[in-house]
Amino acid sequence: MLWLDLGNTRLKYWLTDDIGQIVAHDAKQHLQAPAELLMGLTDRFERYAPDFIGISSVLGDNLNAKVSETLSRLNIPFEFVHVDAAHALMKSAYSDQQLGCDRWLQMLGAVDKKKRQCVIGCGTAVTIDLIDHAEHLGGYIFPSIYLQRESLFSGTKQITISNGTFDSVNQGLTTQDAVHRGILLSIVGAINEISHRHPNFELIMTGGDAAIISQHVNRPVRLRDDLLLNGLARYFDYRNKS
Ligand SMILES: Nc1ncnc2c1ncn2[C@@H]1O[C@H](COP(=O)(O)OP(=O)(O)O)[C@@H](O)[C@H]1O
Ligand SMILES: CC(C)(COP(=O)(O)O)[C@@H](O)C(=O)NCCC(=O)O
Ligand SMILES: [K+]
Repeated sequence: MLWLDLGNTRLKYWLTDDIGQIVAHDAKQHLQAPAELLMGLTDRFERYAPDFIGISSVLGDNLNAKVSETLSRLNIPFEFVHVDAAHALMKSAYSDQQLGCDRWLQMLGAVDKKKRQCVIGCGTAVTIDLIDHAEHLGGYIFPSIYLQRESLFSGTKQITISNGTFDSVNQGLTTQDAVHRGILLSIVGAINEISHRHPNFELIMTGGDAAIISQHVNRPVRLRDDLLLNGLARYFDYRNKS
């Protein structure tokens, strides 16, 4: 099987074998042109010769249509995931017309009906969702550290483009440090507050910036880079059985 995750910044793909082991994997920035990027990958995908392609996309109907057009040339069946708030593996009160597909799949990939879980996705947006024994209680959406930095660069005169690193939440003594540490604290502080309000929820983090952020969280965090893939596999596996 081939699995695709079209996020707002990167296209990720995984090729898995009959027992679900990852045989090939990559992540590439798509610069808002995922269909063009896929075009460059078609030779590779043809060689992989998967019998099915399962897709998670948060890119909207127009880009999804272009992606479909590109994938049609492969002559391999493919399908986009549709969020189902009444799914047997996890119920949600969130509007399933609105809930992001990647957010939902990450939860589906993590959900355990014996646990209380807080699933944190650290991509272009940071999402924090609470799940109580397989019931999604809702969540929060924040701009990522990079989006926050861009908004400061573009919305102020004296904060100019710089390439500092997000490595501390202590107060800064230069503009560059104050910006990077302030932004990191806004996300780390929110996670610590939410974990304080929900002390018995297991913290699970995934996505491109999970490692940077998790270091400053004051409770143990489970880092899992397989959540979305696991959610895709569970979704299609469940559908094929029912
Ligand atoms: N302006 C930027 N500069 C450097 N890296 C960035 C920038 N914007 C995004 N990234 C990186 O892109 C990655 C996006 O993570 P990912 O989980 O793939 O998100 P998405 O699913 O939204 O595409 C992160 O690792 C982040 O560090
Ligand atoms: C919240 C998101 C932007 C996260 O996307 P990502 O950072 O993975 O690119 C995406 O899941 C989305 O567009 N969601 C729709 C809004 C919602 O979940 O309510
Ligand atoms: K994502």
